[in-house]
Amino acid sequence: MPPLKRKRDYARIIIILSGVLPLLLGILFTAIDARHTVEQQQISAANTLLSQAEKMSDSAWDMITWLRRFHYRPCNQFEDELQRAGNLNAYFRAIGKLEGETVTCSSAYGTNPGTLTDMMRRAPPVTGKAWWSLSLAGTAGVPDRPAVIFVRQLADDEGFWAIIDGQYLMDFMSAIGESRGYRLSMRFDNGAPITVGEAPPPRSSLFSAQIYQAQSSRYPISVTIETPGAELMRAWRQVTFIFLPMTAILSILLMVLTANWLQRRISWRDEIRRAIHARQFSVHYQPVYNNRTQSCTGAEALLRWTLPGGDSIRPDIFISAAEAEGMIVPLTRHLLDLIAEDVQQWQVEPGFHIGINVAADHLQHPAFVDDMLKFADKIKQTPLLITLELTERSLIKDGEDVARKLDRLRADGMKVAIDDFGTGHCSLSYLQTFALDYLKIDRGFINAIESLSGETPVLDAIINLSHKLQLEVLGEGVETALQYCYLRQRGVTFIQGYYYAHPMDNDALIAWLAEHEQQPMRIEDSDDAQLHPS
Ligand SMILES: Nc1nc2c(ncn2[C@@H]2O[C@H](COP(=O)(O)O[C@H]3[C@@H](O)[C@H](n4cnc5c(=O)[nH]c(N)nc54)O[C@@H]3COP(=O)(O)O)[C@@H](O)[C@H]2O)c(=O)[nH]1
Repeated sequence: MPPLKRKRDYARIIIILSGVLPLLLGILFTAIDARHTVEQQQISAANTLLSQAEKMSDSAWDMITWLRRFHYRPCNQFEDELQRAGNLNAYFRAIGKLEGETVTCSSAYGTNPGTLTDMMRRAPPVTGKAWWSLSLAGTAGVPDRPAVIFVRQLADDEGFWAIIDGQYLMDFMSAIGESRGYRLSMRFDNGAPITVGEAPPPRSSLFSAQIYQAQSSRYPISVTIETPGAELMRAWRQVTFIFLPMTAILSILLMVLTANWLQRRISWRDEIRRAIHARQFSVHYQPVYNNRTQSCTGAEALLRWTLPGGDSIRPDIFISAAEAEGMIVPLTRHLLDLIAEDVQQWQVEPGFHIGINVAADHLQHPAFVDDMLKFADKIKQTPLLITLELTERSLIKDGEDVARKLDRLRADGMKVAIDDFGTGHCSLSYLQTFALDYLKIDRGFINAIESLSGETPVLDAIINLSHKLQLEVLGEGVETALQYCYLRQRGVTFIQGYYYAHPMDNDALIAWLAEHEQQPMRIEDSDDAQLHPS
């Protein structure tokens, strides 16, 4: 498959993914949100149920406290009162008295209702407690309707009991659970569950049933709420209808942004590659003046990109794009080829420097040393000396490895300079990590010069530091006689900037060198006013 087609296919996949991703995330978050909403509803329903069950328990225990007035009294003495109390309190199926296991009297069954086991239709629980409660599947009188029994046993074997009819609880549970399709179940201690609602099918939809359990903090009452998958689905659909338009807008936005980004990315890479093949790049050279020899002893190579119509793209734009899109290595290799062609015609003194900007990505590239050695080999017939200019624009991560590579190239006679010194985050750490020959002071510091006798503290500090480290120092972007004289006064050996010479193409440089290479810097009469203001 042709590389461009393959790239377009990848781009299409990335754009589709960037659109699908928010949708998938939207579905996931809304599903989580639906579960959360259903859980909140379950918590609220469970709290309401427990609170109602606790109120009923309170009534039952209050009733038992009231029954204690009949302690030590035979049943036939308070039978009428018992019946009235049982009938007037709506919750109660029956209330009564116990002696051991025997129910001695009951508001519903009279004076001889049998044993506790007969009445509960199961054995009493072994709790070891003087009071207990238990949910029952039914009682002797009403076997097919649940109930809850509350028992208080006294030390002398007598006891009192109250049975609450389960119907009240079931009605209440139905009222709460019916609209949401809940299956609700309540148990008092380890008794029979009092249940309302259909058991949800194992998996009726995308969601399985959600179960929530809660316990009363006051009584041994537990509640279980099962919400069917269909209810979760309904909650999810509700949330989705609110969020779906937002997610769809986000998807479209992300797709447009991704498409734009890819378009730019692909086009910068392709454009640079195409421009290399179409030989749209050329090199301009900016002469560097040496105060010591009072002549031009070097030039910096600066890449230029001219489009077929004659327009050009600014180096800071295409260099940044090449660095960002992983094209700086092929571009620098192309630069080296172009320089190697140009310099064959140069007539310069031995040791004339050619400064080459090297990006961090290239320094860290495994082929960097080879690339530079190949370049050195190509220009070995010329008297040129290569200076590698490291910029701080991008961070050099593997400092030690780069230091080894630079040492290797220095051993081969190349020089190393830090470009734009003081503008990045790591100027000082570069001084420590790499063996250097030159330090190029950024033009921002040179611009700060205001008068010959005045102080420019940061610039002065950089110059002093270079002297202390025995590094050769170069002032960049020198545009005025004042800046030039200030730097010369403070022992800056090399000067680069429009004041001396602009960057120029190869033909112009050859002509310029023929005329100016050996000429000392000329300070024009018009510059005197600047140097000696009245
Ligand atoms: N990795 C590479 N980077 C490169 C290469 N070619 C250029 N560049 C970097 O691009 C940035 C912009 O460069 P350019 O537009 O070429 O500007 C250079 C000079 O034209 C400019 N300059 C020189 N003298 C003056 C001056 O007196 N005043 C003034 N305002 N500008 C001046 O400065 C730029 C040189 O900067 P430097 O490299 O820091 O010495 C720039 O960062 C280039 O480095 C390349 O092939 N590879």
